[in-house]
Amino acid sequence: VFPPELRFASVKLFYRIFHCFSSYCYFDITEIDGVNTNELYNAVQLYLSSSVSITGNRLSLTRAVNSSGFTFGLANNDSIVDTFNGVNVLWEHVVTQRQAQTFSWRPLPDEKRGFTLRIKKKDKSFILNSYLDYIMERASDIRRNNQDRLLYTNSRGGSLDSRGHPWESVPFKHPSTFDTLAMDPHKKKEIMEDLLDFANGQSFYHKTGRAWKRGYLLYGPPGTGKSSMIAAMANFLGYDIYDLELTEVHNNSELRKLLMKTSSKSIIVIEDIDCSINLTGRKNNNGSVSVSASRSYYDSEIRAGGGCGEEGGNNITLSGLLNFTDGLWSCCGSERIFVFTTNHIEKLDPALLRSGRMDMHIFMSYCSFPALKILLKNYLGCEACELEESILKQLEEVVDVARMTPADISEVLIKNRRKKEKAVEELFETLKLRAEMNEKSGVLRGKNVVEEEEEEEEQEKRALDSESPKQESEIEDNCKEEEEEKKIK
Ligand SMILES: Nc1ncnc2c1ncn2[C@@H]1O[C@H](COP(=O)(O)OP(=O)(O)OP(=O)(O)O)[C@@H](O)[C@H]1O
Ligand SMILES: [Mg+2]
Repeated sequence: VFPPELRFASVKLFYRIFHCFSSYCYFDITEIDGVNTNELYNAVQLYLSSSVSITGNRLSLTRAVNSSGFTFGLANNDSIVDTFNGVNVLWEHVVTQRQAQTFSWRPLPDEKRGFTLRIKKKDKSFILNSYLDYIMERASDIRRNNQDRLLYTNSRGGSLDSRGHPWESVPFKHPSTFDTLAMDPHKKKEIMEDLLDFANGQSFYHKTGRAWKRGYLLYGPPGTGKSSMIAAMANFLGYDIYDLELTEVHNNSELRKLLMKTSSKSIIVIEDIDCSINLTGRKNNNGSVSVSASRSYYDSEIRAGGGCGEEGGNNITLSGLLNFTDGLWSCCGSERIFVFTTNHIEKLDPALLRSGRMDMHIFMSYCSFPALKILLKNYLGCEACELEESILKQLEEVVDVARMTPADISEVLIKNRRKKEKAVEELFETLKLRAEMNEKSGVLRGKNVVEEEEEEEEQEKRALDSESPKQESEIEDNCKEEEEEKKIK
């Protein structure tokens, strides 16, 4: 009846009149709120997908790549009734095609999605006060109990996908737990208690005026379980992991954007931070505080892989990284854990290590006797008490001096896992050989790890700088030692 130009206005007028007399009110919960993802949308989706609350006849059924389970959802433009404390509400999943001419700085998804909540006007305050909070809580419980944590990566650099996300995710299925982690049980207990205190400490953090976040620095030689510890933390708390590849981030604002797009209840990880960027030189040539790409390891990667370095525009500054971990922007979400790992703690800037940024420094050491007992139990299925006391004593005597990493020890055990006696015997022989070698080479003569590593580096430099006969012989000695080590392995 109406001419096209009046059609839109008349429909709007009709709805206005209709809503005035209707006893219902409506709330639109869109997937994307301006530029940000709407957390409430995700929570509602999860809440409705839990099989208990789903009673609809038409459901969407999905299974993500590598996921272990199916996910139910409301089919497009379908609706469902939910009951909360005796109050009925209606949820509708509204999916419409985005208009082609919509202008945006970044690509938007083809579809506009959202949920519409219909409630009675008289229930409005009750629903707004309690129901939505209940949904948020239920959704986080469902996520926590869900086996599939997510592992996010920023391998695309800072560029956004069609939904405005800079992160790509895959289901996180690392089986490492605190039970499988070989380390001193007291230290393990301390870390677990600290994590629980953090997860349950919302009111404490609020009361003390601190951002609800905590930083852990895991340091130690390669193969001592730093990455395994991160996986164990995520599995213990049920958190997602954001594995931040710093070398892919071009500048501080990109770093900030990545941080803004992380969700709460997550662990933000920067592995091998000393290799990603050089944190030793706080001042560069022009005097500004900046972090340049590390010469030795990283530059070679830039050339090989065409990543971003100084030449490729990697301008993350130390202050950017410091703000990322404990600055105004670091608290733009809540309940987040920062974990940095490094093999060389001495290379890190003290500002990065201070409490508030890295609250707990955890040294992942070579395998100790208590850790060895855990490995024996996990790999061979035998408790320490099942082994002969004399063998246990022998193992205890050599394990500290041998300075083998849990990774090396587990390799010996994996090889012989079907024959317990042989495995223990071979392990003892390996430990003994290593211990003898260490004693011979003076590794244990009162030197700490840092001194040793500095000495090693110094030696390497000298060997490279000049080719004096004395240093050649040193190199030969090193080669012999390496060969011996290889044989033992
Ligand atoms: N403390 C440990 N407990 C149990 N397994 C361990 C432990 N440390 C190492 N491993 C085993 O050794 C392998 C390497 O461990 P992981 O990757 O956690 O070491 P890392 O300290 O992160 O090494 P890097 O410094 O090279 O990254 C894993 O497969 C893991 O199973
Ligand atoms: Mg690692």
